[in-house]
Amino acid sequence: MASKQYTEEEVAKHNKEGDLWVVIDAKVYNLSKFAAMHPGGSNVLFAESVAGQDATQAFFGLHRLEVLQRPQYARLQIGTVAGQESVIKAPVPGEISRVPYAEATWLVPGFQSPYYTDRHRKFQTAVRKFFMEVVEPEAIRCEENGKRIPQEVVDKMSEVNLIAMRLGPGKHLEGRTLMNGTVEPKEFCYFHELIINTELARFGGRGFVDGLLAGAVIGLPPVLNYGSPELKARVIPEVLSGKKFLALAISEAFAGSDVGGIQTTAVRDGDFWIVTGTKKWITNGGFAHYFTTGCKTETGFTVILIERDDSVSTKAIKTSYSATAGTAYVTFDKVRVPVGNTLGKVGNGMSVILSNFNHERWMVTATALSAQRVVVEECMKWASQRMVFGKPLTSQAVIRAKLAAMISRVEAGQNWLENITHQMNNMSYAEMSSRLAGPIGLLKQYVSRSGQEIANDSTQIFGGRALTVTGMGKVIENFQPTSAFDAILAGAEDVMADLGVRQAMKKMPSGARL
Ligand code: HEM
Repeated sequence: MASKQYTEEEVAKHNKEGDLWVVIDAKVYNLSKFAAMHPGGSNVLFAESVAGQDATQAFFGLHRLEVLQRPQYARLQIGTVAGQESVIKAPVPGEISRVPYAEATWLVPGFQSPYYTDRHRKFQTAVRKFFMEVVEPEAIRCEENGKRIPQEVVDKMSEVNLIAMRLGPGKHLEGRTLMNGTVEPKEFCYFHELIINTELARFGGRGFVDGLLAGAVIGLPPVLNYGSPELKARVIPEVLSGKKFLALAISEAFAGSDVGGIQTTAVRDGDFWIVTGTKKWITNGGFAHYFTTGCKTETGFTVILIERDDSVSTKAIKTSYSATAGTAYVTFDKVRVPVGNTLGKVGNGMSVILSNFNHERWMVTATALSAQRVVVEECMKWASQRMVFGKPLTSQAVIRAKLAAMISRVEAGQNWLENITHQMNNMSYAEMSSRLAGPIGLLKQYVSRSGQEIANDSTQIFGGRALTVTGMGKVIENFQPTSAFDAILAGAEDVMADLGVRQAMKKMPSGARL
């Protein structure tokens, strides 16, 4: 039916109530019955410039392309216009966007990069395809209904070992087939991990990005690096196969992330710890089976892996992003935990937590930057398709100036991030700890500050549409309040800036003078 061809003159005859056709991008739609149900009202469809006419420009000034892809609307198409060709194409899974600055330069035809090889490119295509086909449809659903990531998506992620790869290069990848063999475990580097972080943040749904097992990314490394062989043998396979979930439980209502002030206590009772206390803002806590928990012990701060049982309860915390992240308030009520679950030495919890910070901050920076690039793409498209005073929005110098500022911030962040990623690939763990804490802190604060400026600029570009949860500005609406979270997670923006400068000051040569 949709292959039938009509002339413009034929379409023009169907221009009244009960008999209404329109053309959108060379496709003919019969809206005769739909008009009465149209969410934008029926009268707008009977306007002289719309009924029986080519309404492409009017349509894309008011709707996203995805509206026409929904099955209930796609079936309104009855044919095409003879002699015309459809030019507006939906993204194909795995494909690169051709919108300028919508992709990092290494993905843009004709540009070169010193960091990535053809193997990275192959991996990137496979990861993007996987996320677009398997994860994105669920991400959109979960953002709306607040439910956690469905188990079948987790299972598919674990089949290609995405959960393991999110922890970065290392021994935990040995013997695994990664992304159907597109990368060997030995070859897997921080650029592969950067690709994963970039792709998973491209859905425009911030809650889901954290829901996508971010808890394990930040909470499992202490088990990997400090757990006893028995604990590792049991917990790591369960978490990396997606059978069990894990969360990092450090912050408290009393103390925020000031670990010196935490009140959760662990008291020895023979071969057990008795843990009592509460934790707040725990990402994935609502559905976690394990909690990598910061506790006050007799000799200082100690990290203990707590397994959920009847004496552990979690309550969802309402946040300004979707409940799919599983953000929870956790209560430990005299939980009996085997002493074998201690991670690292008793009283040495600070180094257990600190050892993971560089990686966590780098990961938060990568996902934040990817979400910002999506916003740049949204603004580039919107500013080009939105007509004001008979011209596209891009004809306004003030809009172009905002786009210039947004693009520059994202490109600067990307180049800095790739440089640091290259250092991570070429430094030992000890070198990374001593040399990169400052630069990663500075990069993170730069990217999170940029995110808030991009949120403001994009809101100005989208106007009222940036305030509505559905429709044209939905990505901006989601980004606007959540961009500020990146300034808090894994180290507050101001603290990160200060850390960067303090680390630099330590390295000032004693003889440096003006
Ligand atoms: C196949 C044809 C069409 C379909 C399936 C369709 C569908 C929709 C849907 C689903 C919405 C709600 C958007 C949202 O909140 O996400 C909407 C809103 C709207 N539509 Fe359409 N529409 C069609 C054609 C048109 C045309 C040709 C016009 C031309 C004027 C139009 C004008 C509007 C307006 C003014 C709104 C309200 C927009 C807003 O609240 O920002 N629609 N339409």
